[in-house]
Amino acid sequence: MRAFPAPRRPTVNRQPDQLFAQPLDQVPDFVFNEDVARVFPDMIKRSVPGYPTIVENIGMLAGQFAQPHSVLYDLGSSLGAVTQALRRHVQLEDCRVVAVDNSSAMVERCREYLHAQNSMFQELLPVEVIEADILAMQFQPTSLVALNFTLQFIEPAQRQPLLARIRQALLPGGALILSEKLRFEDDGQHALLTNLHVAFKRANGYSELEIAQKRSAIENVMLPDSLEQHRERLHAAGFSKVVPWFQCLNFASLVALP
Ligand SMILES: C[S@@+](CC[C@H](N)C(=O)[O-])C[C@H]1O[C@@H](n2cnc3c(N)ncnc32)[C@H](O)[C@@H]1O
Ligand SMILES: O=C(O)C(=O)C[C@]1(C(=O)O)C=C[C@@H](O)C=C1
Repeated sequence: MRAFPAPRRPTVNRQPDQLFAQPLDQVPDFVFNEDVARVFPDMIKRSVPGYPTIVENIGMLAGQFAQPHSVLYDLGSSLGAVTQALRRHVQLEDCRVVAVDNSSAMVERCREYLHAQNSMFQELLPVEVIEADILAMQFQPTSLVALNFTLQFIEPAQRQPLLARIRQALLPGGALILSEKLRFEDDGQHALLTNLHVAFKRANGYSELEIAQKRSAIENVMLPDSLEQHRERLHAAGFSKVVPWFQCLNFASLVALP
């Protein structure tokens, strides 16, 4: 029998997230490195309640706001799940998707996933995957920007300037879709939804150790805001309307209009 060379890595990733399964002497800060990129589809699905629904519906929402002759941005694209949804839902003349991430491990794998999508479907929007810091890049005129669980990783002082630059690039009739983990100003509400999120992770097979070590890893690098803070900041950045369209436990997604 002829032996075919093994592919360098499977295009469709089914590797389970076991990054925090063994006790660590010291839990390092969470980074989007190769280890995380390898297990990311499993990690995010088991960690973010409603993630598949949010991603698919960002595609549907984009269908309502996207305009011909414009760019659609997926900022903090990781493996390009949102980019793929945008390409499944939007078919417009002279439109393209620009996916941006500053993790080289994510960008490399994102390109492989999109290559696989290209080979499975025809007439998809063209896509460009850029390795860059979204805080340092210049945005082109855009009808749709997705920040899907990215803003929470941006240094708090940089969040409003970033949103203001996105607002300035947005065309009339366009939209920003912002998904985030939420903090709650009412202590009782915060405790309830945080405990339910832990129950969600447990139900998805994470052990108490994995949950605790992941919490230590992200607590200094991922700083969630409250819905009230998001509203205020988006208005201060120049958005005229902010509408939550999805919430599952302590994770939500908003549409912000210019
Ligand atoms: C939670 S993940 C986003 C998930 C992804 N949007 C999805 O829907 O699957 C956050 C991503 O933001 C990226 N990121 C964080 N800060 C960034 C920055 N300043 N510039 C570009 N990407 C950034 C990280 O590398 C990571 O891939
Ligand atoms: O809050 C948590 O415990 C999470 O794991 C959430 C979260 C996120 O919201 O982006 C954090 C890091 C990983 O990227 C995947 C999920």
